[in-house]
Amino acid sequence: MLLTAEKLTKKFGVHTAVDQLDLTIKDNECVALLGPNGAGKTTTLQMLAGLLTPTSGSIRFLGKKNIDRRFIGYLPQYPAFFPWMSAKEYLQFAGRLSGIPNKELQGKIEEMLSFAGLENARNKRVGGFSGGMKQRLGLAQAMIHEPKLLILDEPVSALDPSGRRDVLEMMNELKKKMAILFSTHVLHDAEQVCDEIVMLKDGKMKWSGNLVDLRKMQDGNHVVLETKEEIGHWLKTENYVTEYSFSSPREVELRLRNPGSRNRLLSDCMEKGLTITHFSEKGRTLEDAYLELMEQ
Ligand SMILES: Nc1ncnc2c1ncn2[C@@H]1O[C@H](COP(=O)(O)OP(=O)(O)OP(=O)(O)O)[C@@H](O)[C@H]1O
Repeated sequence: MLLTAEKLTKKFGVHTAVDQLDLTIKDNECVALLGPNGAGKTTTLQMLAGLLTPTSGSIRFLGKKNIDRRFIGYLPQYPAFFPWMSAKEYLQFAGRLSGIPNKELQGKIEEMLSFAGLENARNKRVGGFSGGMKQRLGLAQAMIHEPKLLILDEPVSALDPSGRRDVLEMMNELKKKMAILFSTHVLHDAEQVCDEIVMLKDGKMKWSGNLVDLRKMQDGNHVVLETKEEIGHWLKTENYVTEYSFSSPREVELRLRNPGSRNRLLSDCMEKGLTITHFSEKGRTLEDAYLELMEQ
């Protein structure tokens, strides 16, 4: 295991921001910390990055109790850039801070500028960069020293759709080389890149598992069927239909007994000479499953 946190807790005065959180990250795993504003995501990430001392609980990183920051890359939610620096100077600064030897640094900077798509902006001042460019530079800064774990706090939340896509694509590339832990309040962003999801609310873990597990919580047994001809009343005798209601003689909403019932329904329709013009799921979406878990 790359990182194991047990009963991680952080209190600010009487307020418990993170409450007995257990979390594990394997090598090259991408984990999304998903939760609404104030859930405790930033506080958790800062503790795991070694920037904030937990009130109680333990963290083991690379088998040791002390977090070795050389192996961690961190991108804060609101990175503080020096606006007068150029992209190249900024990476030079970040690379020196991470202790990259001078003879390797120039090569690394070129590699990062190209990875972040900022070759043409290398000598431009960061102050004039768009939000997307800044975020790509921030990501380049966080990974210049090839950490084993990259911690990203809401890396795409402030970006427009194209900036979002660029950063998510970079993350998809990076996860081949290192573990990534990132926070977001958008399930869709988590779905794009991560393997594991940890849902957090009021500092507590609400649910954790992978996307396959979460998808299982969608309700695929609630379907809508529309046909060219009138459907008729044979559905009431089929034991794979548990409920149904007609919105018109040609359209019916059904609750099926299990996912296998779909095939039976469709083949029965064909047998009865019905032409299917529409068939879709009307169940819970992934977003519904997420919201339901959060409200529990
Ligand atoms: N330094 C601090 N002092 C006091 N309270 C704090 C401090 N930092 C965070 N908190 C509180 O702890 C809770 C969790 O905050 P945190 O920033 O970790 O949440 P978050 O999930 O990252 O939220 P957001 O998405 O809004 O950034 C909030 O109620 C916040 O007000």
